[in-house]
Amino acid sequence: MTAAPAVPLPAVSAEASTGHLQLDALTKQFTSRSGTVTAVDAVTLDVKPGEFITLLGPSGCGKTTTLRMVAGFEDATGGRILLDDKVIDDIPPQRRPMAMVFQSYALFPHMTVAENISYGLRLQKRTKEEIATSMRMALTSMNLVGLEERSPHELSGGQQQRVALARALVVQPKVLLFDEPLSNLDAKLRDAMRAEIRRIQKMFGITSIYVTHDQDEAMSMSDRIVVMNKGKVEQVATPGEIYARPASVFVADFIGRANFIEAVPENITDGRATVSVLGRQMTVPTHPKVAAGSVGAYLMVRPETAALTPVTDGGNGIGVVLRSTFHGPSIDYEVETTGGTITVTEAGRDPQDALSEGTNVDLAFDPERAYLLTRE
Ligand SMILES: Nc1ncnc2c1ncn2[C@@H]1O[C@H](COP(=O)(O)OP(=O)(O)OP(=O)(O)O)[C@@H](O)[C@H]1O
Repeated sequence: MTAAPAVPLPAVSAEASTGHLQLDALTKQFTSRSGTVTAVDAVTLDVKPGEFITLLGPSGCGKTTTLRMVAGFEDATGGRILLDDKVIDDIPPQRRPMAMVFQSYALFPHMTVAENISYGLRLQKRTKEEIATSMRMALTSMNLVGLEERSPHELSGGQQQRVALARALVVQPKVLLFDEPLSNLDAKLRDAMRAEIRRIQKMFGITSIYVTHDQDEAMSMSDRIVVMNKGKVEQVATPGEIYARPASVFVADFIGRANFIEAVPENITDGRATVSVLGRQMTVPTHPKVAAGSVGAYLMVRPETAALTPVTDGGNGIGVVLRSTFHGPSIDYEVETTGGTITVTEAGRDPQDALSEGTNVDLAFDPERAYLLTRE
């Protein structure tokens, strides 16, 4: 798919289409004969106008239920939802100024592209002229000109998803909701659509909540990510913060790859701890929850922040290469050390020069890019 050209848009003021969304201790319990499940557990979140927020987490952590409560498809059992400082809990879904884009596209199969896109406008009883102007804007901005009279089944998956996005945009919602919208597309198209969705969202400045279990998608698209686990929010932060300064072992493990090396912090001053790791003393940045002398602290070391050097002259290194795996742009090494097996990712080494299994190695990593945290 080629990216749609940036087109001048008719007067859609960002202010008019941008909402301030707040979730206040939002809770959902499902009760059935087999018991009660707390799907969403007191989630509090402040989504700024124009912000793109992603709910990320493993299957069953409560992402979709949260989104469905915001849309009004599901009633909360506790807490409140506010849009522009007004509680909207009692407003039915069709009267909330929001639009949702689904994984399944949810296009009307018997309607043309043009009819699908204009459906919401016709429901709103807009004039013919208004509908024509909004349609032109949506078709152009979503690169759909020429496909107006096609049926959904005559379109590719990517085109169908662009129609779904155009249909959501034309009604000028204050909040756009996305429920895993790219899961049905192949990897290459998914990449192109990520960029496309973000471009459109920024152009219109629409507050957006995006649900995915794909961490790469969340990292590449979001202003901020909400990492959820078992119905609760584990961390809300920018992609960079989440990656470099995860709030827990769960977050660090869920986002990217990480080694966790047990370490006992000796003293902590100004968010930095002295630790002894693999027989070496170092000072590392530390999560505020870690207390001096606490057991159960782990030093997170991302594989790409570590480097190996072979130990020649018969000396003892810090570990031994157990396995190497060639990935094209990089090589992963698993190294057995006294602190457990550590993965190191090296980019740029000629595969011919890959360290062989059994090589004695020294391991170095930048302490500033490591992070001391706890399991909770
Ligand atoms: N209608 C329902 N009745 C009972 N339990 C439900 C219902 N909908 C969801 N749940 C439960 O609530 C929890 C959260 O589900 P939810 O679909 O929100 O998770 P999710 O993070 O979106 O997962 P996935 O990525 O698999 O879609 C799960 O334990 C799920 O089984």
